[in-house]
Order: sequence, then C-alpha cells, then structure tokens
Amino acid sequence: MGEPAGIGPDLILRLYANRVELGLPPFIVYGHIDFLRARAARLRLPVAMLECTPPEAAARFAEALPVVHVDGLVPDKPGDPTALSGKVVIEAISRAVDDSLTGACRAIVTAPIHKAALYAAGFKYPGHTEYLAALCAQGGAAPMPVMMLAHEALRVIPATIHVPISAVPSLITFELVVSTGRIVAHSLRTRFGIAEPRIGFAGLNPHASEGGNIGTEDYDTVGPAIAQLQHEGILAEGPMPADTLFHLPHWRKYDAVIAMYHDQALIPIKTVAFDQAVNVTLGLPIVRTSPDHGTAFDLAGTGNGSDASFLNAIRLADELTGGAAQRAAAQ
Ligand SMILES: NC(=O)C1=CN([C@@H]2O[C@H](COP(=O)(O)OP(=O)(O)OC[C@H]3O[C@@H](n4cnc5c(N)ncnc54)[C@H](O)[C@@H]3O)[C@@H](O)[C@H]2O)C=CC1
Ligand SMILES: NCC(=O)COP(=O)(O)O
Repeated sequence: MGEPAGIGPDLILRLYANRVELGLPPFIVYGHIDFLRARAARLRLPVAMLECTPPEAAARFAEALPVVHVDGLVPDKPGDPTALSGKVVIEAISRAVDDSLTGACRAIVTAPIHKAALYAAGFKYPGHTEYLAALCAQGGAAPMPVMMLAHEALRVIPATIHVPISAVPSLITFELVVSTGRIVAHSLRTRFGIAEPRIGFAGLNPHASEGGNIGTEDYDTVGPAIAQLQHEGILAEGPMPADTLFHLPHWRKYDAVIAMYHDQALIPIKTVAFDQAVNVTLGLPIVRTSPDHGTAFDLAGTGNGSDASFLNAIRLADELTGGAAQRAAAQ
C-alpha cells in the first residue's frame, strides 16, 4: 500500500480499475481495507474490495481487489503524512515479504513510503531496500541488497545507496565493488536472461580521477575491483568518467552501469525515463520491484499523475518470476 498520504494507493486502485484493458496479472494489496475504500471513493473509482489470503487472490481478482487487511489507524488525508499510519505501512511490507518467502506470493511490488512518517513508528531503515534485506535474513545474516533502476535496455545501479555524500568515499571498498559486480552479473544472467552481461563502472571522482590526479579511489579501489571481476570472467569495464558514461550511445553499450553513489546513478535514469523506470532490488531471495518515483504528495488524492512506472513495476515483477510462461502452461 505504501504511504497512505502519497500517490501509491491512488495508482494501485487506478491500475486495478483498468486491469482488463491492461492485461494485468492478479495481485493482492497489503494494507488497510477501510482506508483503501475511502481513497477509492475520493477518486470516484468503482473498485470493489474483499479480504482474502494470497492463495485465494488469483481466483477472486476478476470480481474484486483482493486485500490482506493490516489493522491500525490509517486516515485518508492525501498530502498530509502522519506517524499514526506508520505501523500499518511497516507491517504491510513485512507481511508481504513473509508471504513471498514462503512462495504464497511470487513477488512484491512496493508503493512509495515516506520514511520520516515511519520513524516515529519504529522504522530503523533508510529505505525499503535495506528493510527488505533485513526481513529476508530469516534468523541468519541479511543478504546484501543491490538497488537497480531499469528502463528497457538502460539499467543503473548505485554501489552505495542511502548514505550521506560525505560517507561515500570510505564506503567504496574493494569488497563492496566486487560484491556489487558479482550480484549484478548473476542477476542479469539468472533473472534477466542475459547470458554474458556487459557491465560498465563509473568512477567516483571527476574524470575517473584523471590519471590519479583528482582523488585516488578510482586507482586504488575501483580499478582493482574491476580487474578482480574480469579475472572471474565477468565482462566488466572501467572505471569511466561518469559525465560521459551516461551519454546515451555510450550507456547503451552496457547491460548495466554501476555508479558509485545514489544521485550519480539515479539522476541519469530519472532524466531519461522518470515516468517509466522501475526500481528492482537484486541480491534477495525474493523478487521486489517498485515505481521509481516517490510519494508525490502534491498529486495524491487528485486522480492526476502517471501510473506508467507502477504499471512497469508490476509487469517486470511478473516477467522476472516467469508469469507469462506460467499462464501459458495453465491454459
Ligand atoms: N521507493 C520509495 O519508497 C521511494 C520513496 N521516496 C520518498 O518520496 C518522498 C517524496 O520524494 P520526492 O523527492 O519529492 O520525489 P517524488 O517522486 O515524490 O516527487 C518528485 C516530483 O515528481 C512528481 N511525481 C512523482 N511521482 C509522479 C507520478 N507518478 N506522476 C507524475 N508526477 C510524479 C511529483 O509531483 C514531484 O513534482 C520522500 O519521502 C522520499 O523518501 C522517494 C523515492 C522512492
Ligand atoms: N530514490 C530511490 C529510493 O530512494 C528508493 O529506495 P527504496 O525505498 O526502494 O529503498
């Protein structure tokens, strides 16, 4: 359900209302059913809803929007986030992860959250990505999550995610760059069906350190990590200057580009495809996708705003979990 004051619930309801024309696979919403009814009424969307369990959802999807009801206080106040609903938002994510881990759901598509509203309810993570990894730990060590933003053939990954820019240089270690490269290469092979993925790396510093004259990290850390990945048979290249790497003809030479920090990765893809790109978390035992945008408080409850990124997130989750093949086999 995501942040109730945001645009996420609106887009879920709108996509459900258009499910037939869009040919959507069945999905189930984890959230507060009375809130969802109130938002549907506000938007004048004729969406019937029913509480059910994930195994029942596919069979009921045509008649009504299946909902796993998460109890709590969730006011319908678009654009006005409150800590009151934080507990429901957090629990909805954790229950969806549990049901994905058991196989009751094939994948999770998250709607945008507003972290500030969740902290008062005990949320300790800077984003879904880190929270999902913690939920997937299942008593053992948490897997290393990797954020990918994807649009058609353009994919970009920030090696560091939700951290202050002042912390980035010390977080760019040989181990981090190698582990990120391995997870990306593995995911491109196993999830995206790219047999020999080509991965480009952006340097941390301007001009990828200009021969070691503008910072040392690209020479001391990023370069050796790329050499290690090449040694393992991964088609890795770089580090390259980030300003020219995202020039489209250059970017398209790679199946994915690994950048060193959040904005270095997300600015280019949101510039090219803000209303289309999808956020995918790699490195987890489950498939998670999300629209690339945030809560859009200015649009929530108005019926305006694009549902294209959310739609692409649903379609990609379906594709990454073999939805088309499963439906064909069932016919
Ligand atoms: N996966 C997640 O949970 C994410 C959550 N956020 C959170 O969202 C909140 C707001 O972040 P902002 O930086 O303001 O980004 P934002 O994406 O919510 O809004 C930025 C601009 O894009 C527009 N916009 C967003 N979604 C749109 C859509 N579907 N159609 C048309 N226009 C759209 C908004 O109206 C606004 O003008 C923050 O609390 C942030 O942490 C941001 C990104 C991802
Ligand atoms: N800017 C994208 C973003 O912050 C999304 O983070 P997450 O909630 O998917 O971890």
